[in-house]
Amino acid sequence: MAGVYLHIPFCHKACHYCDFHFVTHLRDKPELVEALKKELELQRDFFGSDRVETIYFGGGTPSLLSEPELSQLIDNVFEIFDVIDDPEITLEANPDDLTDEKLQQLKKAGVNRLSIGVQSFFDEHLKWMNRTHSAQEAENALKRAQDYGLSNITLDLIYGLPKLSMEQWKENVQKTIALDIPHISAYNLTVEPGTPLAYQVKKNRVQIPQDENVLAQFTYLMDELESNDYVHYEISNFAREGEYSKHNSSYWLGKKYLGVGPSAHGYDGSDRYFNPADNKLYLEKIGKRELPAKWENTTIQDKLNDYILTRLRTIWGLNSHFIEEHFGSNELDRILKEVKPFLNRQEVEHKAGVLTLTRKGKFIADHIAASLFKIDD
Ligand SMILES: C[S@+](CC[C@H](N)C(=O)[O-])C[C@H]1O[C@@H](n2cnc3c(N)ncnc32)[C@H](O)[C@@H]1O
Ligand SMILES: C[S@@+](CC[C@H](N)C(=O)[O-])C[C@H]1O[C@@H](n2cnc3c(N)ncnc32)[C@H](O)[C@@H]1O
Ligand code: SF4
Repeated sequence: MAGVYLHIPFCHKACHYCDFHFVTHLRDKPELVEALKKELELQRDFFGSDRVETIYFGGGTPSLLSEPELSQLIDNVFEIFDVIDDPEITLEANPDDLTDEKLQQLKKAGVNRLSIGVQSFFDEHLKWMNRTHSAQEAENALKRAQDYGLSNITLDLIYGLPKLSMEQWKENVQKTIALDIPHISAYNLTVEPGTPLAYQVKKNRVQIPQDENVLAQFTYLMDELESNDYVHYEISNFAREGEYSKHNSSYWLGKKYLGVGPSAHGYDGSDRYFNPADNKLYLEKIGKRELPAKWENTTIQDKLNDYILTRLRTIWGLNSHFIEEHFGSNELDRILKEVKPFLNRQEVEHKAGVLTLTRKGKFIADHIAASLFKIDD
């Protein structure tokens, strides 16, 4: 299994909390699309004999691509790589871009999964975030997409917002369930350095809610989604059976993926590379037919810690057999010893050689992962 990620670094305007890579002018868009094609060509041999099973357009705002741009990029992936017959093709969309015409174009181009950035069904939150759409527009877009047969939808929600009351959060969750959305990503608001939100927090203009309120929202989310047949398969991701994101799951399961575009990262099954988060630099490099990728210099210890951090957050958990095979029996013994207090407190479960987080453990996932890390010898 292998995936291709294409980063589309453009947005209509900047959301106050966001530190993903994007610019708010579109003048380089045609040139960037050409560069993505060139980068795909330069990476022709990346997968060896592996077949591509997922294609993911992320950003930024990929719904800003025109129909010819999107179709061309999808065709490029099919021409350059060995792609399976019915790959998962996800495109992230802002609700205000999803007009009837756009939905038709997306379907025609072959997109079969939409990731829609709803964030909240309340206008006051959307305004506070500096989003470009209203709650009603988001709801209409979701229904329109379903009417077009694009029902394989994942919706992004954010909790832990300063002005999000428990009652409002309950409504957001209930509305999502009522709309019959098969996949939900719900993120706890993080204050990313350098964002307008970070500035507002620093100036005391915004108060981040207390941990206990955020935990109450997370608990409600888990309770309601689980009792409505969603599987909590990664700390921020819930899906109906068989509707897991194949592309994102491949990240968590350590599969190969190629990332193209500024700020994209990729993984060759052993090491990870990062492209510069800078459109100009990226275009210059690709213009010279050079790959802009910087490969990470990871030690075996980094790899183990990375495995712990990503896998513990998923339903697949830490696999003893895998740890022993890749990192040695000493490491497995060390982890099994370090995990004991968490097992005793029922924060971690150990079944059939796999360690997974319990409900209690999910509240302190990062703390547990850090406690199991291998620290410098
Ligand atoms: C964290 S959101 C998850 C989206 C959605 N909830 C879903 O499950 O499909 C995805 C974002 O992560 C970033 N991302 C994902 N894969 C990436 C990659 N290979 N390189 C760079 N950024 C990536 C992009 O900014 C993308 O918009
Ligand atoms: C890169 S965006 C992609 C989708 C698209 N541009 C949009 O906003 O609808 C990926 C998602 O990450 C989440 N996200 C971004 N920054 C965040 C933050 N600081 N805290 C929590 N969630 C965040 C949002 O839910 C957002 O939809
Ligand atoms: S959340 Fe999405 S739309 Fe908003 S700035 Fe980030 S990438 Fe752009």
